[in-house]
Order: sequence, then structure tokens, then C-alpha cells
Amino acid sequence: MYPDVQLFIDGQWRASRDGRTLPVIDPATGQSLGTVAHASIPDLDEALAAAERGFATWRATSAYDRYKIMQKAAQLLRERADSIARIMTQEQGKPLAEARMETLSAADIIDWLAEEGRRSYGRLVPSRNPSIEQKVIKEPVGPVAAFTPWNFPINQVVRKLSSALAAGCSIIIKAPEETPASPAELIRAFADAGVPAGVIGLVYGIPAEISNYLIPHPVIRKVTFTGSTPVGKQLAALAGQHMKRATMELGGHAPALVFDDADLDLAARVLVTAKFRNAGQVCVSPTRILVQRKVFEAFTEKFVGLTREVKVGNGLEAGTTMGPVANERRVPALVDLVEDAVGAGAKLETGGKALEGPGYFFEPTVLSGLNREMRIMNEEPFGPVALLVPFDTLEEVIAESNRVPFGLASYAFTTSMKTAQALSNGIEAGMLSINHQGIGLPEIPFGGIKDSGYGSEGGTEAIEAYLNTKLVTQFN
Ligand SMILES: NC(=O)C1=CN([C@@H]2O[C@H](COP(=O)(O)OP(=O)(O)OC[C@H]3O[C@@H](n4cnc5c(N)ncnc54)[C@H](OP(=O)(O)O)[C@@H]3O)[C@@H](O)[C@H]2O)C=CC1
Ligand SMILES: O=C(O)CCCCC(=O)O
Repeated sequence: MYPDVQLFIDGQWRASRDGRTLPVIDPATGQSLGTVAHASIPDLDEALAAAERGFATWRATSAYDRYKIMQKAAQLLRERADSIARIMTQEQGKPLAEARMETLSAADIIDWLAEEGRRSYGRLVPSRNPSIEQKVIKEPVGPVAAFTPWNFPINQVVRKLSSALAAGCSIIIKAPEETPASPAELIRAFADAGVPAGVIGLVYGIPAEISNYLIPHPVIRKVTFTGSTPVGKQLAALAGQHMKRATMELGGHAPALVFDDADLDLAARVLVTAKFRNAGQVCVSPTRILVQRKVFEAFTEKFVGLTREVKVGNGLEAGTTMGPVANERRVPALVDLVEDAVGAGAKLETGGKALEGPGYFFEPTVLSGLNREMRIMNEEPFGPVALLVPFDTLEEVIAESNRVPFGLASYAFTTSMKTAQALSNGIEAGMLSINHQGIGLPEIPFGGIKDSGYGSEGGTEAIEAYLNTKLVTQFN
């Protein structure tokens, strides 16, 4: 059963004040699943007032008590993972195993950040005068406004929510209208674990209306957004105009470099899995797969062979390894990008079309014969399309990796320590993973540079983004 999704304001699950709702669509069938409540301004005002009260309560709760409640939420999430995964697959499309993994890894993220909240130490700075004490204190930044997308309905919320709660902040989350029920189940786990009223608010509605209202509002002290670069730039500008701290986790166009000394089987296996996970709707998905010319043909054969083994279908069915894309508009977006490339001379190695029939399915696709002028070599495809491009030298491949304005994830496969070292220094990206897919664990930083945004949603940096630093210096 798919639930009708409500708002969560001041500790209550409820409809919007004007009773408006939006439909939720199953991307595997194109059929309606249910509805989600649509907040309007009076709902936002109530959420803001509750967040202000919730912040006062939560910052006064000890780090240890916050940790105990968060750990309970993680435990509840683990116990409910099977039912939550079914809900996520229905609304988002990803295979059940991926949805379950996302739910369980959210529990790990909560645990890690809950622990980290207990370690938000300040420090004493030795003073120049023995009568003076210099104390550095970490304080929660205040109520947070968070905006999260539909590709990882739980993961995108839990990183922001857990960092905020661990730091002692309250938070209003504008979760995705297209995939609303699984994030609501995440919030339910926190509510059931005993998070006090007002500490967490959950709203849905018109994204621009909500962000334009919340970000400038004096109650909100911090903004965090995951989504496209154009929207991120708008929200960062608004946050800047109102002097709000911001974390922006935006688009990518990840290069994956395969050198002629690499283990080609390993590289093909890791990159095919990473590329077609969540039907390619992943900001860290490998997109430009840059292969040294000597091994280009051999690698292409392996990569295309494994791509053809990807089993496309309804994520609820056993054996499916790739579901539909999450919404109707991604299909024409992908068709346009592929047609633009093929029209300009690219070669379709496999796939390339939307599938006939109900639902929003697109074939796992591999293109070669590309050039830098093609749109797909510059725009994030955000779908199951891989680009194979040959290169000759290290200098050339570093330049190509850094050519686009994005700088989120990057990957490399090489057995040469010298090459790995040159890449560590030369690649302009927030994350570089060498000889494996090692991105996304709670304890390591997650974030980008350049047009991919700023700030980190993992590691100690994640909680730091929700803390102010205060100096108290005292002459005794
Ligand atoms: N970094 C990432 O993980 C993601 C990147 N993207 C990128 O965005 C592209 C387009 O995605 P698509 O969803 O069609 O388009 P959008 O750029 O319109 O939306 C991306 C996300 O931003 C939200 N959003 C849009 N406008 C606003 C706003 N004014 N205020 C607050 N939130 C807003 C959307 O919310 P809502 O869901 O409620 O509509 C959605 O979650 C993708 O191709 C991909 O490149 C998209 C999603 C995630
Ligand atoms: O924002 C994204 O698209 C990436 C989320 C990655 C989640 C993960 O790797 O678990």
C-alpha cells in the first residue's frame, strides 16, 4: 500500500491548511499512486514558528541525549527498511535492493553523525597573558531550511537532517513532491524516536514559492540544497542576499579515467555498476569515461558487454537491475541529448532509445565517437548514458577532465602510483576515487567545487557546516 503523504509541522502529521494536494506517479507504470499535501504560506508560517521553538528546546538538549534519540531513529529505520524500500521503489523507480540499501545506509549516516555530535568540541587557545583565558565555543547555527531532490529520496534528506540535529539545530525540510513518502517515513522514525515537536518540519509544495519564502525569513539561519546547478545558483544568491550560510550540492559530469596499465575487467565492472545505478540519476555518476587509446577497443568491448547485461524493468520485480527514470520529463531530456550527439556523428554502441509501453524507461546507452561540441559532453545527462572517449597522454586527460565547469566526483583506474599522484594533484574535483567506487560513506567528505557547489555532506565537515564558532576571551 502506498500512503497519502501529509505535512509534519510542530510534531503533528496533518493536511495543508487549504487542503490542497498533488498527485504522486509511479514511474514504472505512469499511474497515480496517491497524493501528497501541498503546503501554502500559512503552513510555512506555522512551520517557522515551530522551528524557532524547536531550536530553543533542542539546543538545550545535551549532546548525549540528542545522540540517544538519533540512535533510536536509526534503529527504527533498520526495523522498517523492508516496508520503506517498497514505498521508495514505487515512487522513485529504483530496484528494491537499491532502495533497501539506501534506507539501511541512512541508518548508518544517522549513527555516525549522532556520534559526531558528541565530539563537537571547542578549544582553549593559549593566551599571551596568563590572566586571560581564550575559549572557542561551537554553537548550533540555528533553524535550517533544507531542499532535497527526488533521486535519493532518503539519502538526500538524512545527510542534512542528521548533521543539523547532531549540531543542535532545528530544520524545515522541503522534500521532493515526486517522491514524498519515503522521506516522510524517515521523519516518522525520528518522530517515533522522541525528537521534540518543532525540531523537524516537513513540507511539500511549489519549490520556488517555498524557497523564496523560507530563505529570506529571519527565523532561518542556514540553507542547504541538493539539485541542479542553475537552481543552486539562484538559491545561493538568495541566501547571500540575506547573509545566510549555505551548503550547495549541485550537478556533476564525472570523468572516469582508464589508463592502459589498469585492470580493465575491474574498471569495466565498477564503472558499469556505478553508471547504471539508479538509472544514472546520481550526481556522482561516471559520465565521461576517458580511456587510453591503446586499450580503448578492449575496454569498449567489456563495457558494452556488461551494459547489455543490465536488466531493465519494474524495480519491484526480482532480477531487475535498473528501473525507469524517475519522472516523465527525463525521457525527452535524454532523447534530445542522445539525438544531438548521434546527429553530430556519435556512434551508438548500445541502447539509445526510450522503451515503448507504459512507464518512463530508457535503454542503458553507450556512445562513442564524441566531440567536445556535443551537448552531452557538456551537460549532465542524469540518466543511463555513458560516454566513451579515447585519450593519449596524462596531460591531455587531466585537461579534458577539468574542461567542464563542474567539479564533483571523478574516478581513475591505474596501477601506476606516479599517475595516481599526478591525478590527486591535477584533477579539479571535490572527490577522486582511484581503482574503486569509494564515494558516499558517512565518515568521508562528500561535496563539490566549481559549478558543483560548496560545502560537504560527509565526514567531520558535514557537522561543521551547522555550527557557528564563537570566541569568548576573559581577563581575570
Ligand atoms: N545533485 C543532484 O543530486 C541532483 C541534480 N539534479 C540535476 O537537475 C537536473 C534537472 O532536474 P529536475 O528535477 O528536472 O529540475 P530542477 O532543476 O527543476 O530540480 C532539481 C531539484 O531542485 C528542486 N527545485 C527546483 N526549483 C527549486 C526552487 N526554486 N527552490 C527550491 N528547490 C527547487 C526540485 O524540487 P522538486 O523535486 O520538489 O521539484 C528538485 O528537487 C537533472 O538533470 C540534474 O542535472 C536533479 C536532482 C538531483
Ligand atoms: O546527490 C547524488 O546524486 C548522489 C548521492 C549519492 C548517494 C550515495 O552514493 O549513497
